[in-house]
Amino acid sequence: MEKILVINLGGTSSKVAIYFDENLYEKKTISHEKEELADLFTNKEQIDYRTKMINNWLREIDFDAKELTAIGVRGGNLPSELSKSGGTYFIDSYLQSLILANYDDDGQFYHGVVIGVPIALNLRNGNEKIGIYVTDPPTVNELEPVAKIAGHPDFERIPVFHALNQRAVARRVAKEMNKTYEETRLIVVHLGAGISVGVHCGGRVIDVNNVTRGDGPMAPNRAGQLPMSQLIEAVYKGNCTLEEAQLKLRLGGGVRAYLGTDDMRKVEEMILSGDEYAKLIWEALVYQVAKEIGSCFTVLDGEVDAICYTGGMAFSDKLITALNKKVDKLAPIKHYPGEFENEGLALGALRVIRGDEQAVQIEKE
Ligand SMILES: Nc1ncnc2c1ncn2[C@@H]1O[C@H](COP(=O)(O)OP(=O)(O)O)[C@@H](O)[C@H]1O
Ligand SMILES: CCCC(=O)OP(=O)(O)O
Repeated sequence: MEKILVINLGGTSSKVAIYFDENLYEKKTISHEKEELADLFTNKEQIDYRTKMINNWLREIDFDAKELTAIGVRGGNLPSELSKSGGTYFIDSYLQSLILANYDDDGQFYHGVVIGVPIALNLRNGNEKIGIYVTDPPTVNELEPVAKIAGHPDFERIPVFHALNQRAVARRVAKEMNKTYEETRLIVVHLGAGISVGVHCGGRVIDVNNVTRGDGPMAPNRAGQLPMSQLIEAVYKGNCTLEEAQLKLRLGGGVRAYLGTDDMRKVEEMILSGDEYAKLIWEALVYQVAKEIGSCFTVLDGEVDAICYTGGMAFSDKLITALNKKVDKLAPIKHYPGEFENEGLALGALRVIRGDEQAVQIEKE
């Protein structure tokens, strides 16, 4: 029997689980208050904190990490130019060195997905029999050439998105429609701490926004696209440093910046208690997500099998009703609240361990 630990570090939570083959054995979701993570400024601080947290959980459930066959990690910080397709990547010593070279221990913490592999290395503690696998990393780049064009030759559109959950949901929808994933034309909307809206066509994600670099709709703790010239001026005039500007785009932006929280349940309570400003910000988020869905509709020439909602915020009836009002005339709506990431990581690793699927091959330089 294969024993697989999965590590899924999100913008507002850390999710961990153990699978015995396909079956879930134990799981835990730890929600992080913004204050709790606020002082963990560097990658190293975050790695130490979250490694300790996972080790504490393993002790709590009386599970010895030495028993593991594999660790499945969401993210992995794989360089974008190497993640040219979806699938499972086996983190051998070559990929490990590229991943570790891809960021700096003392550098500013960026997002939980960046630090999964160093944490897995800590947990396996030198025991290389425990393989490390990354399935559908956020950097998967299957954009059509036309979608890569940014508007100036010095720049290129590079996606970073919830590839793991988006593809897991897309496969479910395809199955429900008695089609293969490759045969479907879908718009998948992941409503998490960041929001990604992906166009799935022919088994690839041919267009999607970058949820970490100021692109697409605003989200609970992501700015999405900002007025570019204002941002350049703010940095140039010294109103903010490059790091502060980057922070405005990712974990410090969006609803959190306007309302002081990225918990959308709290925002809904604020609205219920009559907070007009909270209502305006919430409506702006809905407006921007709907507009992004509309633009994805045009990418598929208006031929869309389904629009699929997923992620934590998709649990909100209020949000789904408001979105539907704007987009449900475009295509049938499918609804998969939460995420299927833990399962996706466990099954992805298992397929490769069993030889049912080959790990994605990397061209080594
Ligand atoms: N029932 C709910 N109603 C409204 N928002 C919710 C609900 N459950 C979770 N959320 C919101 O979903 C977001 C987190 O989504 P999630 O997909 O879990 O992202 P992450 O993994 O980054 O934490 C948070 O803003 C959270 O407040
Ligand atoms: C795709 C990068 C990961 C991400 O943005 O996840 P959250 O929305 O869970 O923070």
